[in-house]
Amino acid sequence: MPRVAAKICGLSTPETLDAALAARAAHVGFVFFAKSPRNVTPDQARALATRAEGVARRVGVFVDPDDALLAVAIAAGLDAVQLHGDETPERTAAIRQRFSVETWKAIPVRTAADLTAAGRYRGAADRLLFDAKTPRGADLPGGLGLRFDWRLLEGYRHAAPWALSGGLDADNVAEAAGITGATLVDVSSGVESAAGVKDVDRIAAFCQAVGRL
Ligand SMILES: O=C(O)c1ccccc1NCC(=O)[C@H](O)[C@H](O)COP(=O)(O)O
Repeated sequence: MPRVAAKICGLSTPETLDAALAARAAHVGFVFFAKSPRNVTPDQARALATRAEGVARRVGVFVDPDDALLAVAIAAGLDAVQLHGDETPERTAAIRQRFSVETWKAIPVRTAADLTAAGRYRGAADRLLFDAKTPRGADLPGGLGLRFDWRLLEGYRHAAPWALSGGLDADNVAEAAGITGATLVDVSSGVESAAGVKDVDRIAAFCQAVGRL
C-alpha cells in the first residue's frame, strides 16, 4: 500500500483514463459541470466509469448539483461524489444520506480563516478536499492550477479524512505532501497540456512522483 495516493481529476477520454489506471492512480475524477472544459455527459461518464470499475475509485465532481443530476451521474457508476460548490453541511449530509454514497466536500482555502469552515462538515462529509480558493468571478471553482499556502495545514487538526488539491504537479507534490502531511493528493491542470486536455506523460510523471513518497 503506497504511503500517498493520487487522484487524477477531470478525465474525459478513454486514453487518458487508461494512463491514470496504468500509473496506479487510486482515484479518478469526472467533472459534471457544463462550464468546465473537462465536463462529461452521463453517457461519457458511464463508459469511463465502466473502464475504471474495480481498478480505481471513481469520483464525480459537482457544483451545487440538484438531485436529478446526482441520480443520473451516480447511476453511471460512481464510488464517491465531490461537492465543489456552496453546498452547506446540511445539503452535504442530505446528499450522503439520500444517495448512500461516499461524499467529499471541497473547502476553498486562501487564509487560515477559511480552514474554520472545514469543521462545520464534521459528520456531514466522508472526506474534505482542501483546494485553492479561486478569484471572485472565476468561471470555475476548481481546476485552475492555483495553489494556497500549504503551511496553513502544518499541524492542523483535521475534522475528517482529507485530501490536498490546488496547483499540484509532478515537481511540487513532494514538497506539498511533506509540508501538509497529505496522504491523498489531487491534480487536474498540472497533468494537462492545455485547459481540459490531459497529457498521458504528465499523468505518469505525477503518479511516479507520488509513488516515490
Ligand atoms: O476541474 C474542473 O474543471 C472543475 C470544475 C468545477 C468544479 C471543480 C473542478 N475541479 C475540481 C478538482 O478536483 C480539481 O482537481 C482541483 O480543483 C485541482 O485543480 P488543479 O489546481 O487544476 O490541479
